[in-house]
Amino acid sequence: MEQEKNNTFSWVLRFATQCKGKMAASVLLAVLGSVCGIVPYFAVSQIVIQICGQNYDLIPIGFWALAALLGYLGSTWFGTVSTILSHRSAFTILKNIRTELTAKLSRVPMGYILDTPSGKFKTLLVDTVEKLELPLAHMIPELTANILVPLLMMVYLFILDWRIALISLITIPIGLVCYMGMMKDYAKRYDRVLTAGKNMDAAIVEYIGGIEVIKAFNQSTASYGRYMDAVTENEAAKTTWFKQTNSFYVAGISIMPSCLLGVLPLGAYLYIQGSLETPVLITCVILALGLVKPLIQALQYTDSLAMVDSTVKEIAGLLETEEMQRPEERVTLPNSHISFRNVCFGYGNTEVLHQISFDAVPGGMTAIVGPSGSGKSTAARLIASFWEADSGEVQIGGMDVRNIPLSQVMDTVAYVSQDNFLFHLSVKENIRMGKPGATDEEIVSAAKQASCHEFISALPKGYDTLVGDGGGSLSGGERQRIAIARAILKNSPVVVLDEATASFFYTQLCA
Ligand SMILES: Nc1ncnc2c1ncn2[C@@H]1O[C@H](COP(=O)(O)OP(=O)(O)OP(=O)(O)O)[C@@H](O)[C@H]1O
Repeated sequence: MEQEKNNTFSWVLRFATQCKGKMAASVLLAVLGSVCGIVPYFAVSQIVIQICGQNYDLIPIGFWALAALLGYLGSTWFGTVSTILSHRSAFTILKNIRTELTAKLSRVPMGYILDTPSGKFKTLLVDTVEKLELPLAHMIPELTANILVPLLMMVYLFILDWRIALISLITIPIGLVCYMGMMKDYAKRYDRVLTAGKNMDAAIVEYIGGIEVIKAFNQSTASYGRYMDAVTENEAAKTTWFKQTNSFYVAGISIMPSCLLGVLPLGAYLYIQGSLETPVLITCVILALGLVKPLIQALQYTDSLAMVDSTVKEIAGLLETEEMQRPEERVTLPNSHISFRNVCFGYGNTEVLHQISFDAVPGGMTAIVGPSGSGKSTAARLIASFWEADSGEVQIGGMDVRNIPLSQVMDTVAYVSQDNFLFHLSVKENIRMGKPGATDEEIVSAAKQASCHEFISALPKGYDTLVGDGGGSLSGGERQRIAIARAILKNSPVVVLDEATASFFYTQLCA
């Protein structure tokens, strides 16, 4: 993986299995478009040569004019189809990367997700992945075309006159020096921009999440220091990056394509000396002019090339996050007895649970009572395998949870958190998440057991009422009861209820 990450494009191609054909076709069409793109220049030079030779026959002139038109149309058509194909491929690649990232999120320890500001995941999945779209969709075909056209023209220039062809290259080393100046420490500098952007996104998500508190305490945006710091750092990082990069970039795109700087004086000198004929001089000037546009366009992608590297590193960083090591094969659990055996657990270096041992027997209800911050939720989350004990054992049915596949733990334990997050779906669909495919009758029955059937029935559209983003249109107690109905519907042998005032878990034997 590390090696693949170093080769950015081979890493990206891992996600292009379904669209490799489209990508290849896109590059091929871009090449054809490039070939067509030089036809008008060639045709115009032929017309000029003919006219300079005082041959005014309209048939060859008409032929070259038609060739120029067809070349232009062909270049546009091939270019357009190539871009359509590359866009489709880019969308598929982006979809595949996002699918793999979300699949990865479901495999990494829940603790890792809880410990990471949600804004960071949002930025990575939405914005960071999206940054690949432009380079993938445009860079591959357009860069191919914009490099190939000047190359083909250069070959033609060499055929016409090698001296003019050589002098037309004079600006390239100067342009390259500018480019190297721009790329010096680029990754480090661009990393600052990326980090500042991610921190700002995380702070914005947190600010929006906490806006109720900010309003309740009549605070202004400026009082929320983290947000202001993140926004200020984002501005500073971007300004610094722009200052350090822009002058080199502007110099590069101004100097490198200025082939006429060499072609005109040398061409004029050779013409005066009599070693260059008028038609060749005019053709060389036309071709040198034609070199400018594609070179400028190609240079505009240098920025994107460096950006792709940073973006890929960031995405690969999440994809390489260590997963919980659990067996794949399901095991046979004799019962749903929960046992803590001398469990120690800490967040970082701060130990929260010290040598905890207790049993929660099947068919019974076990309550954990303790002061706030004593570790009740932590114990509840260890049962659901959000984290693993640092020492000692958390057992289900007498077996250390580390030896039980994560999916089996998820099936065995229904965990209702303190947050009781509901999706922006109907009440019915939120409950159905406990058991995809559950009938409406099963949903109503679970709701009745969780004592929420009555208030749901009183909602404007009953079970079909949308609950609002995060369940915001319901009270905290209502959200909690819907979450409990979801857990009841799941019908897991172990139900863990992590409630704000008293965490308790309840186990029952499967029938
Ligand atoms: N993700 C985390 N990272 C670091 N420390 C944490 C994390 N979650 C909880 N803690 C700390 O661990 C300790 C135990 O937290 P826990 O939520 O388990 O307590 P609790 O008994 O459930 O509290 P409450 O009754 O208030 O919900 C607290 O000091 C808390 O600050």
